[in-house]
Amino acid sequence: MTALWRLEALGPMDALKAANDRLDAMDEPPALAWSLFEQGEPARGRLDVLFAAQPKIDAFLADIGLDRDAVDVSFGPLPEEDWVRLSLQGLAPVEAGRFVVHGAHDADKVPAEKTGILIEAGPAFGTGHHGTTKGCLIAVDRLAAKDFAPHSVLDLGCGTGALAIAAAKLWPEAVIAASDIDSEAVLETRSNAEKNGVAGHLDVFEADGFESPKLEHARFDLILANILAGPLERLARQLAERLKPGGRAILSGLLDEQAERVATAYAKAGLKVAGRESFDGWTTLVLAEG
Ligand SMILES: C[S@@+](CC[C@H](N)C(=O)[O-])C[C@H]1O[C@@H](n2cnc3c(N)ncnc32)[C@H](O)[C@@H]1O
Repeated sequence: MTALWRLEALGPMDALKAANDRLDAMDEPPALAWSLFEQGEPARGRLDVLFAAQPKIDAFLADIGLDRDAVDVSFGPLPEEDWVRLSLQGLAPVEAGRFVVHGAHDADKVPAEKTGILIEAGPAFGTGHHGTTKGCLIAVDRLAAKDFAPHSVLDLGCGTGALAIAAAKLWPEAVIAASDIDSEAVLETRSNAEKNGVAGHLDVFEADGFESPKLEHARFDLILANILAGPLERLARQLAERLKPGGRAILSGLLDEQAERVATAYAKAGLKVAGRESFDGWTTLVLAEG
């Protein structure tokens, strides 16, 4: 058993991003693992850092260029756990509509009538435990139940690839593109697609929004975008332009109270709300041409 120490810093996204970049650039980082999350508006973030032994916090913050006055820092030991056992065990399977997202050790727990999506817990987002991934999977399942059968699908912000893999399993004839701004997520989606036997159906590539030659002129029957309210609002016009007539967009990453604002931005781009889900305070919107 190893005691781990955890530091959580909340504050402006640009300051935390610079700290995260410094950690990434270190040859011998003092931390065991770290991840950066964007939260709410305006762009605020959370940097989560794990240490194998108790660090000197002020020295660590100075090393990564974080000013204590600019961020809220909380720090303390994590409860003692058998981390090796936990990591081997992975995350508990999650059911979402006809899908069960599970780790390698739980493949036998997927009921015969369900569709398993094998995702190993890793650095990218999307194990199915989050209300946004769950909302998207359920929205995808509902579309399929209504005989919606897209020929082309885009998973923008694919993370682990859970949504693209779900689409590939539901619609094996469809051509599926999966993109992410984060190169690690691209690698994870490729690896997960391989493990799920759908690698041949997916074109996975790095892109910030629609900034890619692969997305410039492409049009899709279904666009899945589980990113955040701010980027989704900014991408409204471009996303609407890339939807084929009769197509659907599934948007998530919106706190419930942000949903109307995002719906209004998409209404201006010609898409209306055709369905919605909400889990754990996160809304998923299904949009169609208005
Ligand atoms: C909330 S996760 C969603 C992952 C997965 N699609 C799911 O539903 O579980 C958001 C993902 O979007 C990516 N992302 C954020 N902004 C992006 C952008 N402007 N363009 C492409 N990907 C972006 C992040 O790197 C992250 O992997």
